[in-house]
Amino acid sequence: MSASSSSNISLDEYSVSVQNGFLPTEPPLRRLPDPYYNPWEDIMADLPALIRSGDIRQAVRSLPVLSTEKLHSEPEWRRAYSVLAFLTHGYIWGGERPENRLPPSIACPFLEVSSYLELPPCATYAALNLWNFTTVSPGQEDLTEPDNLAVLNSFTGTDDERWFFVISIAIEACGAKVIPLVLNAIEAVNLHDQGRVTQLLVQITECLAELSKILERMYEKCAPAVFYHQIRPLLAGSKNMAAAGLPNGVFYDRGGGVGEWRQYSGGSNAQSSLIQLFDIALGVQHWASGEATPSATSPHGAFMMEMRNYMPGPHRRFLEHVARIANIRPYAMSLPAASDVRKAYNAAVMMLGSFRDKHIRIVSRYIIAQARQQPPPQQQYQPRSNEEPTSTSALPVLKRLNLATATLLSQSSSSWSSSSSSPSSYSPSSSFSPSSVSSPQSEKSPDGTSFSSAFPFPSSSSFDSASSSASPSQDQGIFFGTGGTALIPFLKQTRDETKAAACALSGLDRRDLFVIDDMSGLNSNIKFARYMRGSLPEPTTLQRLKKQPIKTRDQHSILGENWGIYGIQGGWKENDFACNQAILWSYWLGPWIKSLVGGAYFDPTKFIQARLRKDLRELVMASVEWPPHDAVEAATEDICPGAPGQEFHDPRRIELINKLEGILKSKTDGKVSTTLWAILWISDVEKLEQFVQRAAGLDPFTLYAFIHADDIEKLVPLWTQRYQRRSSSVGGSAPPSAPSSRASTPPGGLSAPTIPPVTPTHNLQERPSSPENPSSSQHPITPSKIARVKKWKNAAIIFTEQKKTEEEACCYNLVTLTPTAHGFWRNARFALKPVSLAEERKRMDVQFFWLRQYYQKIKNKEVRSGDVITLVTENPETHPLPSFELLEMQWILHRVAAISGAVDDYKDDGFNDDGGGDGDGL
Ligand code: HEM
Ligand SMILES: N[C@@H](CC(=O)c1ccccc1NC=O)C(=O)O
Repeated sequence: MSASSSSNISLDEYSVSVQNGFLPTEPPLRRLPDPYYNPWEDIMADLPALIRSGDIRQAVRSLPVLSTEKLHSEPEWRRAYSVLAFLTHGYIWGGERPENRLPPSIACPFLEVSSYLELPPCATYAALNLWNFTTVSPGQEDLTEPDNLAVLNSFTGTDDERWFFVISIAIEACGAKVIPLVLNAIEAVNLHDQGRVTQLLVQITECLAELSKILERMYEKCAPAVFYHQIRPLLAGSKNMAAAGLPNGVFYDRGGGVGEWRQYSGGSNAQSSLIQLFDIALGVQHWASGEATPSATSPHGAFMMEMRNYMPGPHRRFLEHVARIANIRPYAMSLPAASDVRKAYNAAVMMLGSFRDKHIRIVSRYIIAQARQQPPPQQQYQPRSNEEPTSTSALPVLKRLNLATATLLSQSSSSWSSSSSSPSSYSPSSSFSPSSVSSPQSEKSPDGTSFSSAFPFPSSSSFDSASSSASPSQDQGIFFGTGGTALIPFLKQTRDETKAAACALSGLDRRDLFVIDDMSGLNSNIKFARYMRGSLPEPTTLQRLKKQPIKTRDQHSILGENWGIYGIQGGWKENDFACNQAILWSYWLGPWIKSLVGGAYFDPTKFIQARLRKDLRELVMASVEWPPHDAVEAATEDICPGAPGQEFHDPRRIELINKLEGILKSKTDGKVSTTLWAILWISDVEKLEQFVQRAAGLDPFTLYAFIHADDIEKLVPLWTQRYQRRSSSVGGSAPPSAPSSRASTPPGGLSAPTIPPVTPTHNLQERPSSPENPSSSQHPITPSKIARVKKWKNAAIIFTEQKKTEEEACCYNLVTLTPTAHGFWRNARFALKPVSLAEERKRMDVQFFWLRQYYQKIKNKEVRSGDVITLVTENPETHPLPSFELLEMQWILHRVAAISGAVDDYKDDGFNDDGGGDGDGL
């Protein structure tokens, strides 16, 4: 399968090749062929010396304003772009203080060239890396070996700088092979070829491992001090650079009094299409905004998205294309956790995470550690005589003001911010129009970072470890990357977001719960498909499905995000995943979808047709509303009202338990099982009171029998083991025919969220109370009041044609969980507390609680303790919400399971459930 055939795309069209990836196939030009451009080339050749001597600005100012008309081939435009980018940054940063006006001799041609190449007029990764390399000697053309590579343009002429750039170039060259791997894997998913998908994922992982090796070679020949003090200042952009002396960005002077202020991010590997390709292919979603203190308005993943605008137009479009067809993650998640595909997928994602770990270590050494050391003397900045240091504290004698010295400056002066106005807030723009340039605001910048806080000096703790817990608060400092991000927090978040995609590990995000977005959608669909294969729905059910009104995004998205069960319709327009979902849906649902949509289902390209879209939307029955998360830390079990664990602080309960302890100690050995212990702590307090009273009146023998009754010991195994018995008739999938009004709910996640198959546990059934004969009665230690248990029983037991007796009856009402969420659920890692049911059973609030501190923090998208999730249905008859009563029962039993620790006997957080298995619900 060739790369181009795999998805019918022409890589050429995207300026991408199987051979070189995002590097050009033709070697970059060493010089513009037309001597007309000699003035540029001559300065370029001498740039390091001109910067060193301080003559660069004069040299640039003396340049004529050259036309771009003599640029012909693509390589010529690229060469011009790279040269002008170097001259621009040399001009801006190549003096004691940055220069904020770019003369027409550079501004005019640079604006034209960059607009032709669909790039911003600054030193992007394309200018510095992609189009700035050559091989050293004719025999050694392997671009994946950094030793074979040299750069064409350089700011410093040092070998450190060469190395800094060529490491990325070698990574690009080595990563080229991933392009066909990704495209072929996408195709293999479409063909449902699990073996091939696995094989390709393994190859992607191997490729990532090779890239990591090259990355680590950075240490070989690029000295951190040289990078930090000599190279990095020249890479800085004009955005967020108030501290370094560019409060308003740079004025691009077109001559004749015309021009405009612009602010651009500096160079960064975040502008590499290769690394973003991995994210896209593997379905890694980034939420990091890049800002130090993300505001409610900062779009998720803003920085990475913004960086796409710093990539050459065709590369940007290539990524957009791959994002549209990407399907690997949802496919992997649709398969059992133990499947080869899923394992290979997780391995790939973790390898990408490990690449990012290594990168964080590099950043720690090359930036953070350097910033903490004393600067070499020649880097010190001496304020000019006409400059008024605004702080009374003594300033060090500094020579230069730039990205390196700005960090140091802030250490000793707390108020440079008031002399240099702050930058405009980080404001991602979707085009190359300059970011809005706010009028100088000396007190406070819009992003709240004054100079001093933007570049503080870290006080302690080593950053020199990917796992270090460096954070602004701990280290009293936020560093900024040349790209403008809050550096360490940003990189860590990006790394964590990567690893979180391997969701069999230890995280749960909103996508994992009740979701028809990626994996859960598939999961439900598989179930649905299995069911459908057995028996197609009657026409009436179909009609009901089709009639179900579809809500608009706004109607049911508090967040403006669509991580709900309505993933398909909500995310359709803006979420490429949704399209892929739909494509995969079509495979799973096969004939039935075909009957709905008329044959288009097997053709992914035709799949995105309005008609089909509409039909698919109509499959979505209910919605889930998520609460917004602000930047405030997640509520913990301790502080969240109504959270589990609050019982531990209830004085009445404590008193009763103390009393009971006294009774037990006086009459028995005083020991209780962990299950009973858990029950006592979470039981209805009235029930507890009753029990303590009874215990006080019982003789030691009967009391002992009570305490160690089988019923208690069986409670958790019975509750949790129902998952293990899923394949049995009771715990199985929804019944194939509709036994009651509820049965018209289609099975699986295509319906309103429903609750699980429940085998009514006999030990919870209400029985005549007879303390003298505990084994034949409702056990007095049953955690809840009798009336409540009655309600549960009524809600749980559904009699069907096949199952006429109470013992055989079952509840087929399911809440669909993803495999990940199901793994968490099965191990009692979280519980859902039913909070309220309103509007004629059309809306239900349930509150999510972690039962342990057991999740990764991923800002904004994680499921947090205390989250109130609203389940909504249009029609409670045909598509009922989960049973409030049963959720209540589960809430109690699940906490008993968690608190008792007994569930750990079944511990397998490896999520080796069968993913799409029957009864894969709560
Ligand atoms: C001394 C070497 C390097 C340093 C100091 C460094 C520093 C940084 C910093 C500070 C950022 C945050 C963006 C910003 O605000 O600028 C960043 C982003 C990034 N860097 Fe590097 N970098 C180095 C080399 C590399 C290399 C060789 C790669 C190769 C692929 C790389 C890949 C990335 C990527 C992909 C991002 C975007 C964030 C992400 O995807 O996780 N960096 N880098
Ligand atoms: N963002 C980095 C600089 C950086 O990594 C970089 C800058 C320009 C071109 C390429 C870069 N990265 C790796 O080659 C920094 O803040 O120092």
